[in-house]
Amino acid sequence: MGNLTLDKVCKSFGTVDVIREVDLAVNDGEFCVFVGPSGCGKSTLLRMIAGLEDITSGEVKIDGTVVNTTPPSQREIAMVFQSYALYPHLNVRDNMGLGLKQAGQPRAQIAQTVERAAHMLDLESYLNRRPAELSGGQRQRVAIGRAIVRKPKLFLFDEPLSNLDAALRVQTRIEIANLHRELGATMIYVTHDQVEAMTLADRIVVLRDGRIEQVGAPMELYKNPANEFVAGFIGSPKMNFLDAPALGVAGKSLGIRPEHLALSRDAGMIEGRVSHVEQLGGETLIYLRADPHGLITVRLFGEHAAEVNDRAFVTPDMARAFHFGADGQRLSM
Ligand SMILES: Nc1ncnc2c1ncn2[C@@H]1O[C@H](COP(=O)(O)OP(=O)(O)OP(=O)(O)O)[C@@H](O)[C@H]1O
Repeated sequence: MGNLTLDKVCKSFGTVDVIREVDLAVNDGEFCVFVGPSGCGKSTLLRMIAGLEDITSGEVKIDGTVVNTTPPSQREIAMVFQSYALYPHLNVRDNMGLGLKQAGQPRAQIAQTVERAAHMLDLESYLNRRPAELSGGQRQRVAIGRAIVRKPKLFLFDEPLSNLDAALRVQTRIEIANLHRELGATMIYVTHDQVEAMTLADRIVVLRDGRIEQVGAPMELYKNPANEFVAGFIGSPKMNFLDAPALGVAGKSLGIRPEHLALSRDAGMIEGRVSHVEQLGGETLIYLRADPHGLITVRLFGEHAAEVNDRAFVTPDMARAFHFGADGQRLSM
């Protein structure tokens, strides 16, 4: 078991309110990802769940029990940070088993648990190495292994992959997804990375300024954002927000994703000039300057022969566009 409930949770540092009345229920076995701009309170909220930060008001419950004053070591949680914090003088086996040793578990049982975790994480051939003899990705897997062996009720991850290079990040992300499937454990994961959020989460929690803007399955947020903020935050490259009055459509802005714009040399709804082109191999991003809309991003599959300063037209697929009012809220159309 490992469900988590946040009930009107608040945190202030002095007079600054950093977390404001957050309500959230994370189900047993769920993978829940916190996203939001820098400084919105993701790490603070995670640290409050872990017990590393006091709760100003409200309640944090794990499996129905209020843990507000329970010390971190007794919350049955495991935390994995971006810095691995491994003991340099201990080998992988001892780093992974240390927590169990300190808890007084018999040696044979520790060995068995560590072997099983090492097998899951593909670390079997590294058990006798020290951290300095491992790559960054391997070290992060050891840190994850150390968390697994404790069989916690909740796994808390704070940007665990941000120190890894792109290829390792993909590999480790897939491993974390597999691990979640195998363990069926409850995981709460903070990230800046769109792809991690979209691919790992059962549900994404979008935070802004200490408040929850929207909670939902990744594709639910992508297809049905509640407001302009969530629409702009979920999806990469970011959604375009066009000037609705200039287009003669309802609302203040018309949200359209870069993949839902058609580009033409000859005709279309909006005329502009190509200001930049990014050929990414499998896709091409074209940035078009078009007043009064500003810079419009168009995403095309495959290669595209556009040149800077070319005149071009774009046309939104209106069936996939979103209308937002002056207050940023979605208008129902
Ligand atoms: N110990 C502290 N004292 C005062 N203010 C703090 C403290 N810790 C965090 N803050 C403030 O609380 C806010 C939330 O910080 P937090 O680290 O939770 O944000 P975050 O969303 O995790 O940001 P990032 O994505 O940049 O890591 C920030 O404005 C930060 O300056």
